[in-house]
Amino acid sequence: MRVRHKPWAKGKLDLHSDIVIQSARDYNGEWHEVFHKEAPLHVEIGSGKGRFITGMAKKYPNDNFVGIELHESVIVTALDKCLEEGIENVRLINEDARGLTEFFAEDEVDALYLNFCDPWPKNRHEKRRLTYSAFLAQYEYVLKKGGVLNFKTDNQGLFEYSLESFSKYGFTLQNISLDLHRARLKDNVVTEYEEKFSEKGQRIYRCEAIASE
Ligand SMILES: C[S@@+](CC[C@H](N)C(=O)[O-])C[C@H]1O[C@@H](n2cnc3c(N)ncnc32)[C@H](O)[C@@H]1O
Repeated sequence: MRVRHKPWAKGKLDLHSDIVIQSARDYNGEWHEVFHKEAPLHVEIGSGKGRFITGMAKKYPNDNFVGIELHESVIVTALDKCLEEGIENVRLINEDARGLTEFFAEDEVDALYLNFCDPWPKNRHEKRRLTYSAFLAQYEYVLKKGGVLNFKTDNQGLFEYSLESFSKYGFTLQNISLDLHRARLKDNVVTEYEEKFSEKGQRIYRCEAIASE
């Protein structure tokens, strides 16, 4: 992904600390306080420019949504979407998702979303893939029992690797699609990368992995 340097982004994120949560660790186990309401908690990892998380938040206005994104120059666009559209049920964390179990308590999250994460195709980079077992351990920890990890990618190699990784780890797989857009799922909220890839005629792969009971 090309990341443009935006020197002003940090200042803007700091200015809107009611949406871009600066001290995510302080809310571990207490995210309902940030939203001022008890509601199902959805978390997207690598939320990029925020089209998915804001789209979901509009679709499910009674639920709470958190997007985690590493790059400030990208997450600032997600912040703009929240501000421009007056979305009140989204919070953003500008940090590395490796800190997931520091941000959220055991069994705190109802659903996780991993959309078009980097495939890291070289074998020696396996540990960087967000579906590598060390990440799955974190997902299982924060997800409620029976909670769902929703995964989408355009990359066949990453999809095959991830199905095996989920299954080896003990997640139960369901709703596997090898061509999501052909299936025309009415509930699908399209991400920025998803639109780009599907316009190029690439297939979109999707599955749900359920945390063990
Ligand atoms: C290929 S983009 C996909 C963006 C968006 N999910 C979409 O589908 O349009 C992957 C995003 O994940 C972010 N990312 C990668 N590794 C991350 C990590 N460890 N923690 C947080 N964000 C990460 C990148 O900065 C990038 O914005």
